[in-house]
Amino acid sequence: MKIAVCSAHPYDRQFLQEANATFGHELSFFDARLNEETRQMVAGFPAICAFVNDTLNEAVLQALAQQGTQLIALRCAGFNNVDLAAAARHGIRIVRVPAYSPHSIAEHTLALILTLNRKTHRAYNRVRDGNFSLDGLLGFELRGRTIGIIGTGRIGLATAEILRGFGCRLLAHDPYPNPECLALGARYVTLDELYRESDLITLHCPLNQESFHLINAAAIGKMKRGVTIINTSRGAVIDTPAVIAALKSGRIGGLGLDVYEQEGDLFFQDLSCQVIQDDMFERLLSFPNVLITGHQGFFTAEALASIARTTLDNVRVFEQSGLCPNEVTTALVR
Ligand SMILES: NC(=O)c1ccc[n+]([C@@H]2O[C@H](COP(=O)([O-])OP(=O)(O)OC[C@H]3O[C@@H](n4cnc5c(N)ncnc54)[C@H](O)[C@@H]3O)[C@@H](O)[C@H]2O)c1
Repeated sequence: MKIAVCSAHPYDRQFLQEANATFGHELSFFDARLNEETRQMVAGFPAICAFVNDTLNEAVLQALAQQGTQLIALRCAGFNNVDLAAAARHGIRIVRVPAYSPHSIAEHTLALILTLNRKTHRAYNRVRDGNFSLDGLLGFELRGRTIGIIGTGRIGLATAEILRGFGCRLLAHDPYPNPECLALGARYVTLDELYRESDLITLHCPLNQESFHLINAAAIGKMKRGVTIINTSRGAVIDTPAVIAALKSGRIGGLGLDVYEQEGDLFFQDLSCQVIQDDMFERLLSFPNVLITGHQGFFTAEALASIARTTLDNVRVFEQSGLCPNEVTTALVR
């Protein structure tokens, strides 16, 4: 099938081309993101391969349908950037990669936790500068700490497995408790109890109506003073101004982010020679106890190979049968 790959980086080309050796699709790569201004570049492609910051709203989907697109193959798990109702109205089917390597994101979550806690990023710079002072590098032991996990699907569970190995006490919150998480010894509690008890809270729920700005001033007000918050899910699960206020007051003692609500204007590009216009993002960067990575939780060789295989297979199955094993519909939003 003819597939337009949007937001294509060198690593996307590499892994999709390698996987395509066994599928034989006709791949065309576009560096640009898909949005209302760029939609014409993919005119005539029956399938479009999109990523997290491509815009798939009503206007874009309507235009794509008119241009002949039948299928959008997301090369990611999250689908909050797609207006699913509009896709259905315009007869465009959406498929995704529901599970590639939850361990990639779980392990990155641990990288954020350990770096933030033991301040290895700051120590690295100090030691290179001949500064061997330990002042300001004090951490805490994870063993025996209470960790609150919000969202215990694939990534939340993989994170729980690792944290259990560290000897943490696990609290969990999810409208659908996961038996495997229970088997690890996690206790499902209300959000209020999780906020009250947790030394560290890690977010692994999708972005939906219930989780939008879940971590806001009211929620933070219920947390332990000095709590650490880690977000590798989606940026808008956190209300950034509320978190900035809590960092300033010391209510939040550490913040590790792999995602950011306005990341669409920043991430996946080199802006190192430009003036960043996002003042909220710059304020976050100014805190010594904030660590931000640019949505790289998924970025392992294993995950990229698996994403490429599943994406191309989703298109193959659609082309051959019109069925989509990994189809996303409004029924999936819970
Ligand atoms: N940083 C990255 O690179 C990266 C990569 C992949 C996925 N993600 C994010 O991680 C999220 C989780 O991925 P997954 O594969 O574990 O998904 P999943 O569907 O396996 O699990 C999500 C879990 O969250 C629960 N949930 C839904 N709404 C909730 C709420 N309001 N409060 C608490 N729990 C809620 C669901 O019941 C489910 O158990 C994705 O939606 C995506 O946003 C990030």
